[in-house]
Amino acid sequence: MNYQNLVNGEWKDSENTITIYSPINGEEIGTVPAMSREEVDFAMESARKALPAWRALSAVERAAYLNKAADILERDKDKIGENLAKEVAKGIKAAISEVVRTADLIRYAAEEGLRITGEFVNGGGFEAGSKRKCGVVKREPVGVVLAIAPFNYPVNLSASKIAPALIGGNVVIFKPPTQGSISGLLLTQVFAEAGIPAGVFNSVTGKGSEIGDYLIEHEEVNFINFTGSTPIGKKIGKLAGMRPIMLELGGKDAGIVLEDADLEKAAKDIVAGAFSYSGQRCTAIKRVLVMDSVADKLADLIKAQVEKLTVGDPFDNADITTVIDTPSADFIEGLIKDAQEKGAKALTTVKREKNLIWPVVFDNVTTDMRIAWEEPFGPVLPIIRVNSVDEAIEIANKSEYGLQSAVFTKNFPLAFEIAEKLEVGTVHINNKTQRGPDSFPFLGIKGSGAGVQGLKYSIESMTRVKSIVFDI
Ligand SMILES: NC(=O)C1=CN([C@@H]2O[C@H](COP(=O)(O)OP(=O)(O)OC[C@H]3O[C@@H](n4cnc5c(N)ncnc54)[C@H](OP(=O)(O)O)[C@@H]3O)[C@@H](O)[C@H]2O)C=CC1
Ligand SMILES: O=C(O)[C@H](O)COP(=O)(O)O
Repeated sequence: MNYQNLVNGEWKDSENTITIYSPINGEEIGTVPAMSREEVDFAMESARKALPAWRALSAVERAAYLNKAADILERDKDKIGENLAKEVAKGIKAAISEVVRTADLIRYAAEEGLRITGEFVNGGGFEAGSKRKCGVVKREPVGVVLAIAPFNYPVNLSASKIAPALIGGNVVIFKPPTQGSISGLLLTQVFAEAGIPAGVFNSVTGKGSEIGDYLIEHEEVNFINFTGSTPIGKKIGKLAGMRPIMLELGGKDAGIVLEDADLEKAAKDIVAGAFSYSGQRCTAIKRVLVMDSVADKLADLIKAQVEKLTVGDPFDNADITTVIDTPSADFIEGLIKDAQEKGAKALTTVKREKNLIWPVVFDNVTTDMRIAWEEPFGPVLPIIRVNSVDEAIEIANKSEYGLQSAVFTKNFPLAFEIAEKLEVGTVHINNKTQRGPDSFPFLGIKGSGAGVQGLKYSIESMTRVKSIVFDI
């Protein structure tokens, strides 16, 4: 099937197309347009023209469109989930859950948008002479939001930008990941069926390497909301100039396990956190830092859990499925080989068939190995043994990334102390690292991002304060 872009309320082809194949078996799924610069310009102009009428609507009116889109998405969860599973090799159950989670997220964004009310400020607080001043502080849309999503959640991480942008009164240019763009266009179809006015929501497909910079630098764009890899995020930061941005980038989340932890629970959480969707999550646990005294026991428990993981077809709900493409599989294999060469002990079978990589746990990983620092975005988990809490914190913080960490211990005051010292956006106590609940703030520091997501925070980020001051 040939999928089209929604631009100014119409479905449009482009002269060139990109064929999308399934990473599972190479099956052709469909084609998407490779938009030209002129077509991008037209989408931007359409968005700009649609802005005044959209922002003039009440939040309740905008919420009605979002709620309708959520209902349609939920109605179509099986169809969209099946495509998603095929397009990015995600287990079918998880793919359908992604769609349902997205419908919930859109509804919550609509509701949260109703609560953005602004405030009234009285004069006389800073200087006596301002007593007769008062200010109405309201929130206004930033304008045209460019939403760019990654392959691993092509529906959810698209909607988590689009819904808060729209409810805040912004118009959207949505660039889905190329591998994941059919899923993105199915989401676009949902908003079109919900009756979103022409120009308010526009999709633009094309390879990031070809149109990415053009989109980022486009003068019509007022806000860039990006999730993806750290190198592209850094580039966006440079190209954005004075425009506000939100970046959610890579991670190297640590699971820190102390001596008094419930090791069985820690092992289960770590394995679920590290290997779901074959480790292709920014919030996956990507290294274990364990106290040496309990490391043997934890390693055994982790190994036992990993041996239970199934490997194979997303439509059989295998835990481990083929990674997104061959360059990713090669990169992951490079990290595995480096660890093997430098003496790490593989606790599970090291095996690769095409782009299917069996889950690997390495024990005795040392800080000279690449796997100690680099993000595999694949099913590889290093265990690093440490001798003290301070050493665990030091290694955790040496990472270029700062997304999340997990601390496993029964000592809550100590957990709090460690959490305060970790240079990350979120610390989970006795649970795996994860983005949700979607109403919570979600952010990365250092190389993991800029700005804060989470539905309320996303709306706040994509609206700005305007003060209207009266002298009475
Ligand atoms: N912190 C977080 O919340 C998350 C972070 N990530 C991170 O994302 C990475 C994996 O996702 P992946 O999709 O491979 O990431 P990429 O950075 O390769 O791509 C992300 C998006 O950026 C687009 N893009 C590529 N080049 C440019 C450019 N020059 N300008 C603008 N956009 C561009 C891509 O388009 P195209 O597909 O056409 O190349 C895609 O839509 C991992 O590092 C992971 O940690 C992923 C999910 C969540
Ligand atoms: O892309 C990612 O990895 C997500 O932002 C993480 O979401 P999750 O923790 O809900 O899987």
